[in-house]
Amino acid sequence: MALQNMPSARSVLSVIAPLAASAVLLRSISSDFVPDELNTYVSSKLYKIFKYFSSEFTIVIEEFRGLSRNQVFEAADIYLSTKVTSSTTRVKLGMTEKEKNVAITVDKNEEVFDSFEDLQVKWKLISTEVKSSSHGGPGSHLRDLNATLRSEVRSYELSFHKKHRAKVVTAYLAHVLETSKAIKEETKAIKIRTAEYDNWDSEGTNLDHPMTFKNLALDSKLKNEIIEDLERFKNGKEFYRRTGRAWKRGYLLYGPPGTGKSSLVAAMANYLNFDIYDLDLTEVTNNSDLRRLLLSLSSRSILVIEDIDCSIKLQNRNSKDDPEVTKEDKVTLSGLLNFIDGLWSCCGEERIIIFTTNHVEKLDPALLRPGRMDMHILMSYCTFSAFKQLAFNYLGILQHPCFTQIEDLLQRADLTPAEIAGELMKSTDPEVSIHGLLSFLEHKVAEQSTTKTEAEACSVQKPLNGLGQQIECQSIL
Ligand SMILES: Nc1ncnc2c1ncn2[C@@H]1O[C@H](COP(=O)(O)OP(=O)(O)OP(=O)(O)O)[C@@H](O)[C@H]1O
Ligand SMILES: [Mg+2]
Repeated sequence: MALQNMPSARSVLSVIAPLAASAVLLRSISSDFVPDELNTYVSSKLYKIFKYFSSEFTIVIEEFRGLSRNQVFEAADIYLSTKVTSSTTRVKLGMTEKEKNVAITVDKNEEVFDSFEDLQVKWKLISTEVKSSSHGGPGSHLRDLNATLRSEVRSYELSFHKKHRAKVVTAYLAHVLETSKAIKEETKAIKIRTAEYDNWDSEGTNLDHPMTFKNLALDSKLKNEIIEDLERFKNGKEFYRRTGRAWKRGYLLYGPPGTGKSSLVAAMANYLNFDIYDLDLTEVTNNSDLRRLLLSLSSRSILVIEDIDCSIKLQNRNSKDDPEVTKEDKVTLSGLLNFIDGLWSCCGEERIIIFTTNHVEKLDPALLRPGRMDMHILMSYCTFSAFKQLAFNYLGILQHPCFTQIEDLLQRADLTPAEIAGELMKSTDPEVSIHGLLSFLEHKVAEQSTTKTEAEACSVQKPLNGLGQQIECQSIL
């Protein structure tokens, strides 16, 4: 509109002042005497006139676009929950099955202020009651449908100085979307999914596993190394992009049953807040199903293949004389390696893959080759350091006069954290529990030293594999 055609501020004010006064009057008597339609019409006209002279600009973000939920509204809802301050007088509180914490959201008509760089903005949640009888006008069929589904129509009003229009639309709203996504990831309940034929079960089950790095009994040096590695991975987006590497990390967890391999997987998932995809290779028919499953993994997830040594008879891809290698009717090692090295490297991001095994010596060397799995973690028998963690978890004690004796016995017997935990659980009284554990350890030391002597008499020397773990004793009897 040309400037010279605009009315002067004085002349407009002289018109709108009485109008505003009548609007106030109208509002005060409207509920009884003035039809709603007229009331709304006058208010909106006045609002437009005031807005014309205001430096304020407002963006309206409605909750729904047609029948789908507006993602920007959803993002604002989450984002604003972090902006509730002492000046806020009313909030809403709730929790769904998908969340692990109570969520706070802004209540209607509550103003929430935010700043971003040099921007100052104001948010307000507007809620209008829907009358199911509303007809006519463009999109009325949708409104009617919405009305039958909801009793109110909600929208956020985002107001700021109009000179910042471009910055709000680009930078600020991007910041809101990004922050809300991060909050959502942080607060979502972790899901565990299993494969059904060539598809992941879409609903998943809430993991709710209480294992964390705080209560995992593991040598503290190793535990810190794992945590640091996960931290580097989590914050490594820029590093992986700069170096041209896929943003993924592979861990091989090996050790006897009951040493905490599955517990470590749960602790990792809880630490990163990643969903777990638990893949049983025996359930996968062939390489193309495997590929489909692996390509449909979501980002920020952990793929776990337990007992990789015995879950499938994986064929070595270099094995020339085995015709199974090239056949597409089964899952092969090459199919899996193609994913780790090839396709997986370029699809999706922030992925972790974990193999677990009780028998690392049975694994194909192709899986153990340096660079394939980034970290090989030995989950060993219970050390004294791990025992102290278990004693704290189960009995709440940090010290006991019998600890020195227990330390000595643990060095002489191979006992898993699961076995120690089982003993500690027998009584809640630390005295009873610790003394029960002592007799159990003494018994095990005696039992194992007898077995050891017998085994030494009948076995060949135990060879060491590349990872320094002893290969099982092969009896020659
Ligand atoms: N390192 C540990 N720290 C704390 N608890 C442990 C640890 N290891 C084992 N446990 C206890 O023993 C139980 C079994 O452990 P877990 O399933 O993690 O062992 P695993 O190594 O995965 O065994 P498997 O090889 O049979 O799968 C756990 O539920 C936990 O209660
Ligand atoms: Mg396990």
